[in-house]
Amino acid sequence: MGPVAEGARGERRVEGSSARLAEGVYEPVREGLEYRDRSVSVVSNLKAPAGHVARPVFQLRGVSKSFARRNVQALDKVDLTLEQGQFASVIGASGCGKSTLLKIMAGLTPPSSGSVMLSGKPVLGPRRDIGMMFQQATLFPWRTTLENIVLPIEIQDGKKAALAVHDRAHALLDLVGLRGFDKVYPSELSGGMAQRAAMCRMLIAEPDVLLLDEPFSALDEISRDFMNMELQRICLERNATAFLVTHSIPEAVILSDVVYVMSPRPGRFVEAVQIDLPRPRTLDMLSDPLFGRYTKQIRGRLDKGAFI
Ligand SMILES: Nc1ncnc2c1ncn2[C@@H]1O[C@H](COP(=O)(O)OP(=O)(O)OP(=O)(O)O)[C@@H](O)[C@H]1O
Repeated sequence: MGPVAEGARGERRVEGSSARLAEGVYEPVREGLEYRDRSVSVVSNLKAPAGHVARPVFQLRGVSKSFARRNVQALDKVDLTLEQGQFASVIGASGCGKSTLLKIMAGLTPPSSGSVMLSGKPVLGPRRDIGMMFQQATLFPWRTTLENIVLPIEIQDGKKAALAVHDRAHALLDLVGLRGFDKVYPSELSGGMAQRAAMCRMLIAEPDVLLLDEPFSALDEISRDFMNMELQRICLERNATAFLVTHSIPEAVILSDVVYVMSPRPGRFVEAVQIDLPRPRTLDMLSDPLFGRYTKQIRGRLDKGAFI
């Protein structure tokens, strides 16, 4: 374990190694860069930038989920705080409950117990300030790219409202490099282009929080790297808060401010690894020794079965 320093407000600061923090709740204790939790080991040697004020936007407390029909407990008392502009990832074995957690955060499925709050209000169903993206683009084949992008607005507010956001949709198409593809049907798009269109659809309602369930895992490595860098750029530009489910340790590390390691089912967080790499991240960082250290540490935790 690395040296433990006493912070200005008396909190423990763990330098450069893993350590169990004191009993407490999952709250930012020092400008959002360190956390206390009953069960999570935190690795952090981050210093809060001057003037940085933590603003928690997403808060989960004691979230558990059981599927009674199959007698499966998917999640066990998950606590999570996401700050405005923070990018967090969750990584864990197949079936440990990552997608279930994301669906609960999105209001698509209710927790069996615990609370989910976004911007001070409980998440009780799908919300406009939450955008989601999945592994498959799931564009409707009979609608053009543009018509797919404005669909969430059309469903919520009608055709007139959808027409009113066409300019915004064109700006998003520009943003993701799809200018000129507005009238094209999904069958004419490559997998990467379809995911870029799905990204526009996620962004059309200008959500504050992006929930991402392996959005680029079906893409080849080059497209995936490119899309991840695009995702980072969009998040930084909009100061969006993002939560990513992934099976890729390098992807989690290159994108995230913090990577949560989840235990096998029932899923709970067993480690939160703060990623102290500067932003914007670049693909060159994949060969940075610090990057290698983080991936090794996360892999080691997963190899242990992510049990505590
Ligand atoms: N609607 C459901 N009804 C019953 N069981 C479910 C349901 N959804 C998920 N489960 C179960 O909950 C557990 C967690 O599933 P989940 O999809 O969240 O895992 P995951 O970590 O996302 O897996 P993967 O990495 O393979 O995508 C699994 O055992 C799964 O079978």
